[in-house]
Amino acid sequence: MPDRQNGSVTAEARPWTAPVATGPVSATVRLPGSKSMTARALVLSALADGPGEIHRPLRARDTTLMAAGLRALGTGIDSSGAEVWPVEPGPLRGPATIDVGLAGTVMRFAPPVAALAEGTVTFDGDPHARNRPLRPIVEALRSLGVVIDSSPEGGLPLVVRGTGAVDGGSAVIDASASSQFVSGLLLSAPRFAKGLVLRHEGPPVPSAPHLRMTTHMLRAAGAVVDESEADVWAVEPGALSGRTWRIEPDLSGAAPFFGAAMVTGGSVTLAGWPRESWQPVGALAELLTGLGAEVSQDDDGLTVRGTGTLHGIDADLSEVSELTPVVAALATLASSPSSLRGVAHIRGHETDRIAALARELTKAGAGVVEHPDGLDITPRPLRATTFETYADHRMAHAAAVIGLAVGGIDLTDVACTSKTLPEFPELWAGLVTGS
Ligand SMILES: O=C(O)C1=C[C@@H](OP(=O)(O)O)[C@@H](O)[C@H](O)C1
Ligand SMILES: C=C(OP(=O)(O)O)C(=O)O
Repeated sequence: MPDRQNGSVTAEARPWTAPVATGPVSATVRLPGSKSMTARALVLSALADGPGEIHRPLRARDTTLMAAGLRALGTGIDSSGAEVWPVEPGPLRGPATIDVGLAGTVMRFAPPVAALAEGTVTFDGDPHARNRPLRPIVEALRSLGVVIDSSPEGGLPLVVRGTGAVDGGSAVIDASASSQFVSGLLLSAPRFAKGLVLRHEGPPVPSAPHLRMTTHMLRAAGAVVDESEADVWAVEPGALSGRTWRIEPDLSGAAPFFGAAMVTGGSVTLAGWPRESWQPVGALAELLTGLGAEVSQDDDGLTVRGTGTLHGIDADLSEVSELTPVVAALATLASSPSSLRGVAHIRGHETDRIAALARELTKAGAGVVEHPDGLDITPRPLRATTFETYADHRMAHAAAVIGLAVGGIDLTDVACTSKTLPEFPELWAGLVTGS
C-alpha cells in the first residue's frame, strides 16, 4: 500500500536487483540540480522582494514538497518546467498544511518561513519524519517569540501560529544533530524585524559546507551576514532580492556514479560541473582519492577514474556525512579495512544510517563494527542478499554500488531514490550496461 500522509503519496515500494558490471564503466553523466541549492533558492525566492527564477532545479520529491509548501503559504511557483521555475513572492499567509515528506530541508527550512506568515500552518510528514530531530529549531523559534505547538518530543506534527511578523534578536541553539537547524533560521532571518544573532552551544555542528552554502546564498540575495566568530551567525534585517539562481549538478547524488568508476576501474564524468562551486568538491575529491581514485576537472566536467584498486580509509566524514552510505559500500570492496567516524548525527537522517549500514553490510558478508559515531568495516568475500533500504535513497545508492561487483543484491525498494533522483534506476542501468 502507498503511504498516504497529508495528501502526498510516497511511491509504492519497488523491489530491484542491482545490475552487475561486466566491465569497466565509462560514461559521462548528466545529473539534475543540487537538492540543497534548490531548497535554498526556493526559500530565498519566496522571501524576496521581487520575482526570481530557478534554473536547472532538482525535480524530485524533496524539492517538489518544498515548492508545494511555499505555494501553500502564498508564493507563486511554476514548477511545471524542467529547466526554469519562475517564482513570484506573495504575502505569506495561512491557514496552510505542509507535508514535509522525509525531507530534512522542508521540515527545518519551512517552519521559520511559516512563522513569518499570518495564520496557522500545520506540518507533518512520512512516519519516520516524526523521529527526525526538530526540537532545537522549534525551541529557538519559541525563544524568538513564535508560538508553536509540537509533539511532546518537540517534533512533528507541528502547528506554527504565525502573526505575520517575527521579532527576531538573539537565540542560542544546539545544532549538533543537524546543520539544517542553523540554515533554516538563517534563511528567514533577514525578514525578522531585528534580524538574528544565532549562537551554537554544544558538540560540533556537522556539515560545515552546507552552512557555507547557506551564507553564500544569503549574501548572493543581498543579505548581510557575519560569521567571523566561530559558531555565531549574525544576519542583519533587510530585504532579499529576487534573482536568477543557477543550480549546480548535485554532487552528493553523483557519488554512487563516481563509485561505479572506482569499483569497475572505469571513468565517470559529471557533465556541467562549474569551475567555482558552492558544494564541497574539494572534500569529495580528497575522500575519493584516499579510496584510490583519480579526480580531475576540465571543461567537460568533473571526472573520477578508478585505478583498479580500492584502498581502505580512516576518515572523519562529519563535513560530508551524506556520503557515508556510498563510502561504506566502497569500503566493503576495498583491499584493506576502513574506519568511518564523526557522523553520530546520521542516526537522525532518513533512517539511522549507522545501524542500517551495519545490519545490511553484515548481511552481505562484510565485517562491520558499529560505533556511536561511525563504523569500522573489514572487507570479506561478499554474497547475494536482500538489502533493506529503509525508505532511504542513499541506502539504495550503497546497495547499487555493491551490486556492481556482487550478483544477487536485491533491494527491497528502489523507489525511495525519488527523494532526490527519481530517474536513478534507469540512469544506473544505463551506466552499467553502457546503453
Ligand atoms: O542543508 C542541507 O541542504 C543539508 C545539510 C546536511 O544535513 P545534516 O547537517 O543534518 O547532516 C545534509 O546531510 C543534508 O543532506 C542536506
Ligand atoms: C540527510 C539527507 O537528507 P535530508 O535533507 O532529508 O536531511 C540526505 O539527503 O542524505
